[in-house]
Amino acid sequence: MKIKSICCIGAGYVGGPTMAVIAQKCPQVKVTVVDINEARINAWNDKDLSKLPVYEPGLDKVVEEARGRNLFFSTQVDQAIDEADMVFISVNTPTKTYGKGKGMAADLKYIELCARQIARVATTDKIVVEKSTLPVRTASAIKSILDNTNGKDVKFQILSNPEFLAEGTAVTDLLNPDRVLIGGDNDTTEGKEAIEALVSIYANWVPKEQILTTNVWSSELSKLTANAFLAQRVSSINSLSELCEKTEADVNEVAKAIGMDSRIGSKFLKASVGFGGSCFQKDILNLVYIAKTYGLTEVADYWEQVIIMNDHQKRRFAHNIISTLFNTVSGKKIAFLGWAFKKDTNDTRESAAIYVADELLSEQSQISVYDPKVETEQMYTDLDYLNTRSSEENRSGLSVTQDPYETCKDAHAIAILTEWDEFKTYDWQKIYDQMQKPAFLFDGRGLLDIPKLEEIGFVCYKIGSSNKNL
Ligand SMILES: NC(=O)C1=CN([C@@H]2O[C@H](COP(=O)(O)OP(=O)(O)OC[C@H]3O[C@@H](n4cnc5c(N)ncnc54)[C@H](O)[C@@H]3O)[C@@H](O)[C@H]2O)C=CC1
Ligand SMILES: O=C(O)[C@H]1O[C@H](OP(=O)(O)OP(=O)(O)OC[C@H]2O[C@@H](n3ccc(=O)[nH]c3=O)[C@H](O)[C@@H]2O)[C@H](O)[C@@H](O)[C@@H]1O
Repeated sequence: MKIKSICCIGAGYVGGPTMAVIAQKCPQVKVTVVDINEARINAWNDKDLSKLPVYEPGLDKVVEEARGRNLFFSTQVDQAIDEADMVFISVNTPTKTYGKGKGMAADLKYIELCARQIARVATTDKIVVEKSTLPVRTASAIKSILDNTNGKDVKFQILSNPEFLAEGTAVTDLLNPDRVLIGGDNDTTEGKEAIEALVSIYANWVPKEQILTTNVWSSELSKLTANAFLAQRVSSINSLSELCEKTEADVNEVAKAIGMDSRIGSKFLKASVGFGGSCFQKDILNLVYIAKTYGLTEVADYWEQVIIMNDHQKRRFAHNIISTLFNTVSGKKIAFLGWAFKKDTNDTRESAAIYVADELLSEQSQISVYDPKVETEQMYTDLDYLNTRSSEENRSGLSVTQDPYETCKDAHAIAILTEWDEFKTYDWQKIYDQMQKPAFLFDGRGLLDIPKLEEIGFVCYKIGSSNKNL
């Protein structure tokens, strides 16, 4: 079956970039990305490519090439579904904030609404592709909704095709994926044809040996497992960072030494103030919940520790600032360099900066933030969401500037919360001269040249180092 038109429901961090790359690489396929969020669709259609709703290096060039040619962004969801041979579901699957599984299970209400909308609208056979990260065996629920509510004798095939892109590197990850994973029903002719149809899309630019096909359940579970393993590495090296600080070992040296073992590998061993992002915590909590629903307590407890360690790492970073500043930050100005959950993205979901700021605001500090890409309002939204204090208190305790030197002026301490490359290029002598003394610097990302800063006169704390002079 040759795919002529694709619809993607969900124009977010995944739907947007993924479909833009598919459209760029498959000019013969019409790709329509739809969303109920009109503002988001308008931003995707903005002539000014710097206004795209998702900031990703290189995305503007991809959108510029395909948009209007065979890539379209629209709010006409029904029409796009009806015209498509293949419908990707790429809507958000947040952690439930109510009812059974609250705080752990994935909230599938958006997924179900999509499935019902596809069933209601479809008049021709469809291949439905799960791009969203879903609990293992969700495909059977989607299939039963589609088959039992369509009523127009339309045939549906369900495929799992989880996305592994990381934010900040989405375009390179999509153009050169380690693997494309497709889960489908290999036991029927229709199932095989559906798998082949999706393989042929990716085969336009991905070498066939990197397109892996498997059964649906293994594909759904592999996505959760991949994020669990990645986050586990971060929490593992972060747990060792605390031991390094006590034993005068250096976590970067340890990471380098173990990373040269090809069985361990060198990636994802960078100690930090803690992992953020919309998915690590969400997907691990979901994995824990699934294990619990099967009564697998040891499995659930094993993976839950990754989250417990991450929360500990964020908390101890904040408490270390307080204890180093003579056990009080009340009325003291603390400069935050960085708010995004990682560099090269404007995404702040679950960013460590939010939790560190929350702890310091509770100690009545005055925080001033500079981030190259995150909007001021987003920072207040992030803090208000925690519901620790009133939005007025958040706004009076935290200010935002567009100038890093302004942020650091008269500060008692600077905290590096995101590893933006530009931070390394600043005139740190100038920053030091304008700070309160002693001038403290807490590098939560192992980003800066600590010996050089100490020469200038900074009193430095670096994650995972002995920090003898503190
Ligand atoms: N953000 C990331 O880096 C990655 C996310 N994922 C997964 O992809 C999925 C989507 O994640 P994001 O793109 O980050 O979410 P997002 O929140 O940025 O985008 C989801 C979009 O879906 C739209 N939407 C929700 N229900 C809808 C409906 N019924 N009809 C039309 N539009 C609807 C929302 O308005 C929103 O714009 C999640 O399951 C996530 O776990 C997977 C890999 C990477
Ligand atoms: O499902 C998803 O949403 C995605 O989640 C992650 O991608 P992402 O969260 O965008 O970014 P990562 O590069 O994984 O970083 C996640 C967090 O871990 C932190 N991190 C990462 C690596 C490291 O060595 N140390 C470390 O602290 C980052 O600063 C960031 O806060 C996975 O890397 C993607 O494969 C996956 O598709």
